[in-house]
Amino acid sequence: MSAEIIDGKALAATFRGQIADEVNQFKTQTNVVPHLTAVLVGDDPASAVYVRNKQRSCEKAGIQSTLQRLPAETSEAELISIVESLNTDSGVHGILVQLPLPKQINETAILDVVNPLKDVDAFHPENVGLIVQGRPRYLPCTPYGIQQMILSTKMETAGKHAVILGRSEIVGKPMAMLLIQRGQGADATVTICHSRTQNLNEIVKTADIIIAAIGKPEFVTADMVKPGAVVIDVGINRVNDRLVGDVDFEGVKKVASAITPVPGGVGPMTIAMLLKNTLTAAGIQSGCQ
Ligand SMILES: Nc1nc2c(c(=O)[nH]1)N[C@@H](CN(C=O)c1ccc(C(=O)N[C@@H](CCC(=O)O)C(=O)O)cc1)CN2
Ligand SMILES: [Mg+2]
Repeated sequence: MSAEIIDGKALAATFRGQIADEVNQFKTQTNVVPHLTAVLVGDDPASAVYVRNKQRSCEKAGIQSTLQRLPAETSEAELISIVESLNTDSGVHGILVQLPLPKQINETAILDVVNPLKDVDAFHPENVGLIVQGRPRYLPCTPYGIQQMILSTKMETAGKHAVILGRSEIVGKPMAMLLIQRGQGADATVTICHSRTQNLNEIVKTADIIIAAIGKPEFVTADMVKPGAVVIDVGINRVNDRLVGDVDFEGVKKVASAITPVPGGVGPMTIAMLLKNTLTAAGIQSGCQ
C-alpha cells in the first residue's frame, strides 16, 4: 500500500482562491479593505520567510498587509506599546505577532495584550476559551488547516482515535479541542502524548489519525503506525540542510492511508487559514458578522 499524499500546497491554493473571491465580495459590499499587520521582532531567518509568505498571500487575496519590523533588542514594554497602538487603530483588522519572540520578551505577556477581536492567530485567552467552549470566534491557523486536510481525505473522523504528539499552545492543545468538538472533521476521541507520556509507541499504534507536532526529526516510524492511519506531519526540522518533518515520510507512507509531506503539507495551509481569519476579523469589526 502507498498512502495518498495530501498536497497542502494545492489545497492551500484552492482555499486562497476561494478566500480571494470572498474578499472581493466583501469589499464590494462594505467598501472596507481587510488589513492585517504582522509584527516581526528580531532576525530569525525562518520567521522572516513565513512573514513574507503571509504578506504575499494577503496581497494576492486582496488583503492589505503591513509589516512592523522591530530590532532583536526590542523590550517587552516597547512591544506592548506597539501592540496597544495597533489595537486602537481602526484601519487594522488583524494583528499577528510572529513567534518565537526574542528571549527578553515574555510571549504570553504580549499575546494577552492583543485585542481579541483582532487576534487572527486565536492565541488570546478569550479566543482560546471560546474554542474550548465550542463557539470559536477564530480557529487557530495550523489546527484549522489540519482539520481541512483531514476533511479532504473524506475519512470519517467520528469515533476515531486521534493521537496528537505534542502539547504546545499553538498546535497540540487547540488541535485536541477542534477534534473533540461536534461536527464534520471532528467527533474524534483524542489522546495527547508528550515528553512525559509512558508507552507512547503503543498509544500511537492505536491511532486512526496521528498528528505529529513534537519537533523531533522523523520521530514517527512505520512500526508505530496502524495500517490505514491518516498521518499529519506538523514538524519542520532542518537536518544537514534538508527539511524533514516529525514523521519518517518514506517509511510511513507505505503503511498509512494518507500522509502530509514536508515541505508542502501543513505549512501552506497555516497561511491560507490566516487569510480566512483576517477576512472574518474585518467582517466582525465592520459589523457584518
Ligand atoms: N504568530 C504565529 N507564529 C507562528 C505560527 C503561527 O501560526 N502564528 N506558526 C509557526 C510558523 N508558521 C507561521 O507563522 C509557519 C511555518 C511554516 C510554514 C510553511 O509554509 N512551511 C513550508 C516550509 C518552509 C521552509 O522552508 O521553512 C512548508 O511546510 O511547506 C508556514 C507558516 C510558528 N510561529
Ligand atoms: Mg510539546
